[in-house]
Amino acid sequence: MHARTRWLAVVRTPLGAAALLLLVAMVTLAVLGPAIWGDRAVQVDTDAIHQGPSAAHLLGTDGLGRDILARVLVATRMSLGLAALAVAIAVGLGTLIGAAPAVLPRRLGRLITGAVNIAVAFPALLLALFFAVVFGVGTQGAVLGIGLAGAPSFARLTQTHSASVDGLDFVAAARVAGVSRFRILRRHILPNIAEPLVVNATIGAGAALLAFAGLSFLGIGVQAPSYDWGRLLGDGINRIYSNPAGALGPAVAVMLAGLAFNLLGETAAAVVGGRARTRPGRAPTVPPTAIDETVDEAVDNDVSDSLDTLEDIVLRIDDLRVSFPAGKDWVTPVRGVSLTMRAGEAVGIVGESGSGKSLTALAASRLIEEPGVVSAGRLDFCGIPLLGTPARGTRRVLGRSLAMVFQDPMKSFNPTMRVGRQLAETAVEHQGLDPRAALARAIDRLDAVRVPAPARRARQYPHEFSGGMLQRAMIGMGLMNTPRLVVADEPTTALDVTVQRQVLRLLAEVRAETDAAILLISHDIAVISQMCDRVLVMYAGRIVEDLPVTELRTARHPYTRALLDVVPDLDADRTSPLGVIAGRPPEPGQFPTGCAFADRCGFATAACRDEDPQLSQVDSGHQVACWHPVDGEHSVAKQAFVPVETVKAGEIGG
Ligand SMILES: Nc1ncnc2c1ncn2[C@@H]1O[C@H](COP(=O)(O)OP(=O)(O)OP(=O)(O)O)[C@@H](O)[C@H]1O
Repeated sequence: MHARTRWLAVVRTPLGAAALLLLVAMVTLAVLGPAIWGDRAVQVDTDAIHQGPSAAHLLGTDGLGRDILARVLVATRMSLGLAALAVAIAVGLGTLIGAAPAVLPRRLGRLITGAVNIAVAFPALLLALFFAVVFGVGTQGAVLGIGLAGAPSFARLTQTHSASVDGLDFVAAARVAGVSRFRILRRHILPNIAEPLVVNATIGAGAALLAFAGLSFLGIGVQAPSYDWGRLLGDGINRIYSNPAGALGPAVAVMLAGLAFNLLGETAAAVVGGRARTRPGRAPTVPPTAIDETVDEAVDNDVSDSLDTLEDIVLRIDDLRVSFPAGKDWVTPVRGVSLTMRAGEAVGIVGESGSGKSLTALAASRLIEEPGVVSAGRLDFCGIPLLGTPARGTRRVLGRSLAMVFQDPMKSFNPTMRVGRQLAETAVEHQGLDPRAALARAIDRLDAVRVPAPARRARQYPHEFSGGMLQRAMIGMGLMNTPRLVVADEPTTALDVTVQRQVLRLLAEVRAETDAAILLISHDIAVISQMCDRVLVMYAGRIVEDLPVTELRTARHPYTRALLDVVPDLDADRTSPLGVIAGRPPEPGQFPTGCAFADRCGFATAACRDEDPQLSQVDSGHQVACWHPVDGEHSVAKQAFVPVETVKAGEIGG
């Protein structure tokens, strides 16, 4: 559901419609009330002091003989206006504070987060009273007091929602593309948290209204001769026994307005929340995007020089380790991965869930965030050492030369931005194109990846695309620049079989046309064998076999053989269950001293449990880490390994 549709859905509910009607009536009253009843509200009549309800004065009169009903109606403007002002301060300040940790240095960010956590622990009304007294008794003090008191909860809301959006793939995509933190916040994070902020601001307006009424009632809010509902309520309460209507009038007004804001906010929250539940995960692809303009000229030149003088090695990883803190200890889900990729080479990483495939790719894209720690003897991308160079120095090369395609295409795009604009953003920042030229290039790239009616599609939002088409658009985003490496992490898992094939074919085309290297991650060895020249088989954070695809039939590691065994073929008996590898891989914190596959391996001996075998050469370009490598040919079904046809030249380039 698009944002407008969702809000329409809110007002279509009986509760939402009633709340909106009530709110519209209140706002109309606030606008017109003073003009209609303004004179009557201030008209002093010494002959009609402290009267009860009558035909002339439906709610009676006050101590100066002024009509209480007229005053309640006129006070609508001040009551709603002050509440709106206080909420605007709370939302503005709260969003600013909540977003700050995303752009500030990490330590300062943590300090701010801690301060917000402490402030949230105080009751808002107590804070409002405190600030109101600090800023001085009166309207201004009350507005500032209530505004500041509301800010921590909006700051917390911004932090929480930013954190959840921050984990989505399109933000990772922007990050790897070198988009600055501030821009990511402004373009990708804030628009995606606007909805919960608006919903909470609506509810917050109701709370601010009540807080104002409370402060004015206590005499530290609006001061005479001004008046709001709280002041009128205070006056009315003093004479509640002689004229209860005088107190009831402003009380009902506060209640109705509070109800209108709260009901509208709550209904919206329910609908928006429902949406969140009904949208199961969106897709990610990380394209190369813009360059950070703050990159030093010197670093810039370094990178360009390196790009120019590069040989054909695109990625070189030696002894990569990725660790995360686990209680007082660390776990190391990736332990000692080495890999070299050359231009135009397609390498597949295959392995069960949790074997460390994605972490390896994320480390190569510099996307492992604290508290994760990446170490390696060498981690070079296009000749740039990623680990030794400050982040801003690597942004340009990653942004220009690395494209990423993730599993779920819906998560790869910012749902609040049109697809064409998201592609164009890359070219605006990276290639310095003006927005019009960048959009033209985006349309051209969409066309190149065979998105039909690209000009029209470019104007659409991600939710208007099918999964397969969005995945193609994501690959198109990678082609806005000239990628040297495309990392595709389970790019077809979320797609149906025919679309899978189209996407794989497109990746093969990209490779053929641009000479980009492809690092394809999959748990499906059949997919890898269709696309790649070389397969790396990962198990429990290590590469256990590295071999050319053409030699899969003579794979030597029992685990690789087991993976081949579970590939179904057309001759398989459909009545019998699909093959599985018995047992489970060990968790990262429980890797054994010996071979991690030993417990599931039919060939394991005591030696396997004592010492972990290292990768060693068994044939040209074929390494295996096993004490008892298997001999002989595997009877792999032919149809499982039909290569994806490559493309005609000239279709992708540009
Ligand atoms: N941020 C993290 N903190 C702690 N452990 C993590 C973190 N990210 C991943 N891991 C662990 O690292 C291991 C490897 O994760 P990774 O995502 O690389 O696996 P994978 O082989 O890509 O599997 P999948 O196919 O399920 O994505 C998993 O056991 C996972 O639980």
